[in-house]
Amino acid sequence: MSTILNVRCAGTTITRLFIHNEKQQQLQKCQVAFQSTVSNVKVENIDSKSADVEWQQALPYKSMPRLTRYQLLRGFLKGGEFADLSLNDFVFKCRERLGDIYRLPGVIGQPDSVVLFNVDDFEKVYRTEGIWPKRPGTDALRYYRENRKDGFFKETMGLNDNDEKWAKFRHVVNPILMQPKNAKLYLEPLQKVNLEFVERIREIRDPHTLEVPNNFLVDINHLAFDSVGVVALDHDFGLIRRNPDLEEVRVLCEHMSAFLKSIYDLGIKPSFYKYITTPSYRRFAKSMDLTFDITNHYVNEALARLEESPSKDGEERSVLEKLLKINRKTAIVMAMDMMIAGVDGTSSAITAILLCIAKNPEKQQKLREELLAVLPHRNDPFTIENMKQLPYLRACIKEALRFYPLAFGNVREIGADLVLSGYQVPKGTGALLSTNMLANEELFYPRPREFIPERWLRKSDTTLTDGQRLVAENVNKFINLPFGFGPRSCVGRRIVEIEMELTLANLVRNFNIEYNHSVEKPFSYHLISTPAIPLTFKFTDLK
Ligand code: HEM
Repeated sequence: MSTILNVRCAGTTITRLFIHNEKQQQLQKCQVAFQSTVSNVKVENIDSKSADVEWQQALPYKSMPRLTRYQLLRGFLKGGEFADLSLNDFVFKCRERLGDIYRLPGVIGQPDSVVLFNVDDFEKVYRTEGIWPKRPGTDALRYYRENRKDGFFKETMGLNDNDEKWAKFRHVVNPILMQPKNAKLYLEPLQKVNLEFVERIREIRDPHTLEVPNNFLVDINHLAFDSVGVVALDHDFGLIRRNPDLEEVRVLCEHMSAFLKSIYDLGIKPSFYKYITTPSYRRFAKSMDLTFDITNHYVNEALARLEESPSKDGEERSVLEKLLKINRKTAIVMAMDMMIAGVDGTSSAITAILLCIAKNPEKQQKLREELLAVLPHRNDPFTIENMKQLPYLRACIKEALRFYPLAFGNVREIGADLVLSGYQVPKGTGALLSTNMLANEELFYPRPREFIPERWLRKSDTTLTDGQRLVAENVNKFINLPFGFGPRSCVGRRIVEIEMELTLANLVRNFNIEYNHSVEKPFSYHLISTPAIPLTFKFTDLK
């Protein structure tokens, strides 16, 4: 017998929990726990025989096209066919061979995974992910935190936890990081960082060609680091102009990326690290030790500063101060997670946006006109209110993230027994959802290799008719999810959206931006995209 729970908030169904062969008692437990973490939510119970019938009629899991354990292990060994492939290339290579759904067998104690390229399957997985969605792949960080000798993470592993512990932590940090009203806490510091970036460009560009040097990516990385740092650590590192060579930060930058790298190397590829300490795990643990020491140091510094001069009106002045009000450990763990999860992605996203805007001068001009209409003078300050009046700015960013997706998609542990593309897939199986890659397919977004921000405008913001908006009828919200989906989606989304909007808006209102070089293969992909060409943009001052 299967059961479907409809979770409704303010009269709208926000998620459907489909539970196959679960005891009623467990359902009730889950219902109570969920209602205790989210207010104003009702859980409806709908018994469904049709789900049972679908399951009975589906093909057995074992008959799904797959790689064998041997093929997988051999393929990733040195010289093997997958050894040097990025995650993107690996899943696409297997798709060509095996089709739109296939199995990757679990090796070395890992559960099986299925790789999905079918939109209906994405929807089913997300709709049934449950109230505590699990994102596999980050086991190495959990393992590191569980095994730290000082037991620092004993009480909480932050958002790297799972189940109820994750939900509790997320419930506490969500209002601070996600509520639009808190954006005022970081708008000003982020704008300060962005103005420094504009000045930096003026300083480093060649006076004759007006192009910035080959290694401009370093400056974009500094912008990303300063932006996340000013929010997460309440500290203006000044990497962009004042302290570009800060040794401690250089080390931190180098090591922070290890977390994202570990998701593929230790989370998806076969690895023995839980049985013997492999060299890649040793490198990862060293990076996490360093990241821990440095972040811990800066949070303590912020704490001392705040104790020395508490705000007079009792209102917290920063995200970190709000987190510290909860407790010190929450603040440190969250700050650390923001740094390791946020900096690299922000840097690649800004690069993607700049390449798109530089290669599409008409769209750039249209954006400039929108900015001038709302902020007529170049130094008019951005406010939360006037930023709401810039739909074309947001559409440019959304289209750039579709055009150059940061990651192939997302991962989930399947929350219930499900029928996917006609196959039975048991609960607990890992799923790789290629949501973002499909956003580059003609079937869903006509003229996919053209940068057309107009796709994303509401009818009221565009003169284009439905037919011209270049979003196919069969597209649904489960394709193109740069920030993931549901309760486990990106907790830094609000912060990074403001950061990307400020960066693009400041650059477009100060400069004409060009990129007069080839943009063939501008990114390499490991787990997420990394710029792989010299970013010699030309920045010409506007009159
Ligand atoms: C353009 C830049 C960024 C992109 C595209 C991005 C994307 C994502 C995605 C796809 C996820 C997984 C969501 C899911 O499983 O449904 C995620 C999770 C997360 N992101 Fe971001 N992110 C970005 C920037 C940031 C920043 C700046 C921060 C911190 C300030 C951040 C912090 C996090 C954290 C902590 C999680 C884990 C959330 C959880 O498991 O509850 N991200 N992000």
